[in-house]
Amino acid sequence: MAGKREVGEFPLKVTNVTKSYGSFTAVNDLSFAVRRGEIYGFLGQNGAGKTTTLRMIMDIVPPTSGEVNVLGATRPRTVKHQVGYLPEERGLYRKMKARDTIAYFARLKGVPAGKARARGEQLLEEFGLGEFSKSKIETLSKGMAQKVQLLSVIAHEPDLIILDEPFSGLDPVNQKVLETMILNLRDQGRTIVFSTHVMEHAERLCDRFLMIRKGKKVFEGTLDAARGMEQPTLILQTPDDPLPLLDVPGVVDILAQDKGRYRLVIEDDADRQAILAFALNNNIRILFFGQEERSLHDIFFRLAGAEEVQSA
Ligand SMILES: Nc1ncnc2c1ncn2[C@@H]1O[C@H](COP(=O)(O)OP(=O)(O)OP(=O)(O)O)[C@@H](O)[C@H]1O
Repeated sequence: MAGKREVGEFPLKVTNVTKSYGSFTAVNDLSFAVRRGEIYGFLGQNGAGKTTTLRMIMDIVPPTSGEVNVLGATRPRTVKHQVGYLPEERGLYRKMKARDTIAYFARLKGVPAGKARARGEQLLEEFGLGEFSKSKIETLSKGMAQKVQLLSVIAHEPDLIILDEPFSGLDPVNQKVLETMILNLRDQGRTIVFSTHVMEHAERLCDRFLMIRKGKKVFEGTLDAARGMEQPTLILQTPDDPLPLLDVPGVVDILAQDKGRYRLVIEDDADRQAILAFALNNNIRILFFGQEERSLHDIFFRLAGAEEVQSA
């Protein structure tokens, strides 16, 4: 196992990394840094370049140019044992028992045999698979096998955990279990990076996230920062015509939705009280009035270009 390195604030740094396959650029001059102890979401639609980037981080494919720094090492291969990595393609030895599978991966990462086996038992128990400890992988459901694989990734207690689409293939109950597991790992001081195209997981879990589109970064930061980039909107529900509200300073546009609901696009510093007062003074009856909290899903659609897929 490699000796301890000075990792500093960022256990993972990607600097100006590009990956080309022939004339196709899968990852294009990408830079980002993951802070110690955070949950970092890696978001992008299918084919955006998430897996390619994670494979470069894990030294499975070399970057065409640029630099990856993992736990202080510019040759990620040398610190592989200190990282837990769940690849996109899942696969376990079908004939191996669940406990032995976890122990096997822990041993590969330098954990002594006895401790590795105990860790296998303990993790299976902790995550509701205790009774399947001695079951062969081939007898487990797909979701259960995936859970075993996830436990194999964390069995050697790595500081940096990288999970490629960890939620795919899990039912909602086990997705929740995995969310809790990720939060617990963060609370223990681990750093977790996971890729997903399901915004709800990212919204609930991530301290910060990166959005990429066609291999390029379109956003890196917190959810609040992403929301701050959106023009604020108010939701108004009324049986009356709301268009006179366009006369109020700061109201930019009024978009009709369903059932008498309207979205009022406003300027950042628009006076919300003045808008409401104008409505009341002009006999626009208010059934609902409130600021819209943009979801990560909406932001993703705009930033990550998902509308292109929709209209394709
Ligand atoms: N070995 C390869 N040879 C040629 N093109 C590749 C290769 N690996 C990936 N690509 C291309 O690079 C692009 C990015 O793929 P990647 O798997 O990184 O996307 P992703 O964001 O992980 O998508 P998904 O969510 O579908 O897994 C895709 O267009 C893919 O076809």
